[in-house]
Amino acid sequence: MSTSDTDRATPASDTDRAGATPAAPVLELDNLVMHFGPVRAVDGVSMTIRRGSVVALVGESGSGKSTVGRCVVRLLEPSSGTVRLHGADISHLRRRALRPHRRDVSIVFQDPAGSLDPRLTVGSIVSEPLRLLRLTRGRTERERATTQALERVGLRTELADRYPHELSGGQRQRVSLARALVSSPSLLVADEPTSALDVSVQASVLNLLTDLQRDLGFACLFITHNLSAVEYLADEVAVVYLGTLVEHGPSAEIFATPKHPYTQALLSAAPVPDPVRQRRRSRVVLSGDIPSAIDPPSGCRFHTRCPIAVPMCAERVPELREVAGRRVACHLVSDEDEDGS
Ligand SMILES: Nc1ncnc2c1ncn2[C@@H]1O[C@H](COP(=O)(O)OP(=O)(O)OP(=O)(O)O)[C@@H](O)[C@H]1O
Repeated sequence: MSTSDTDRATPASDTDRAGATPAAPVLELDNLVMHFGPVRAVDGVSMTIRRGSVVALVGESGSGKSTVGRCVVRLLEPSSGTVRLHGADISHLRRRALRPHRRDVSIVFQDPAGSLDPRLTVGSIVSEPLRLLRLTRGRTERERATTQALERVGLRTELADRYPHELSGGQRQRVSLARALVSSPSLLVADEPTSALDVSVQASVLNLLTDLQRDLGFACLFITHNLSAVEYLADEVAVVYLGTLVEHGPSAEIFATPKHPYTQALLSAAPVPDPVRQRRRSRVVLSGDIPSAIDPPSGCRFHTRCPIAVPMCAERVPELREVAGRRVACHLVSDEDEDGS
């Protein structure tokens, strides 16, 4: 490619999706570790999320997904490792030093009823970040931004005077989204944003999130235990098991040919609309529960439940290596393994 091609002004999203020039990193995690006393919730996670891209963080309950999300938005201070936002190390910043970064990263939680202050009106909830982060000048500007944020998530502006308990679950989650996006963050952490909602409204909230992401172009760390929900939403999938990454790469490749036995197991448990793919897919059934994060298994943490484990798996920790266009941590996936067999 010539220099002039590289320099040509192309809309960021086109360039990013075509993979011509990698977009700038928004978030970089480098060997992130979060221990709660003896509980090794997150044990060395490294990944990059680039501008405008959606990365799904998947894995069973207790694998450390929410803990990663909370470290990213600095609700938690990591035990070690680094969290970089637009290149700035925010891992250990204190309240005041964090403030300039707060507008850049937001989080939406699973349970909107628990995460919205019941004493505040919808309008105050949505406008609070503008006030706290001093992003608007004066009340009129704040009200205009709040109205716009409510309209963007499909809520009537009259709802601004209501309280959270007067709204439905779906409406409350829309309020959470409006609040999270009112500061125009470049990264949104969505922690199981639909799993506490009625099945009937889950799809509409997921569609809204997808539309907002496309329109506003923020990067997204989408935390979920439901792999099938992310196939069309995520550009990349990162699979965690007991606090470590086992596979990470482009969604299309991971869904077509999952390499790690744990990814294969998660995928074989998820229904696929395409019967041909469903038949081709290897069936791996997970037995037992995820082991305790207090005393994780030696070697490969997955070896106690892995259907293809060999003695070496209990002894040596597998490195996260580049294989077939993604990163995989498994001794038994070979470098030549390109066909998904
Ligand atoms: N504040 C805390 N104190 C002690 N242990 C914690 C704390 N928060 C999380 N843990 C433990 O850390 C581990 C990872 O929890 P985490 O909530 O991050 O997992 P998860 O993959 O998000 O699960 P879920 O899908 O159930 O939310 C679990 O063993 C959990 O019990």
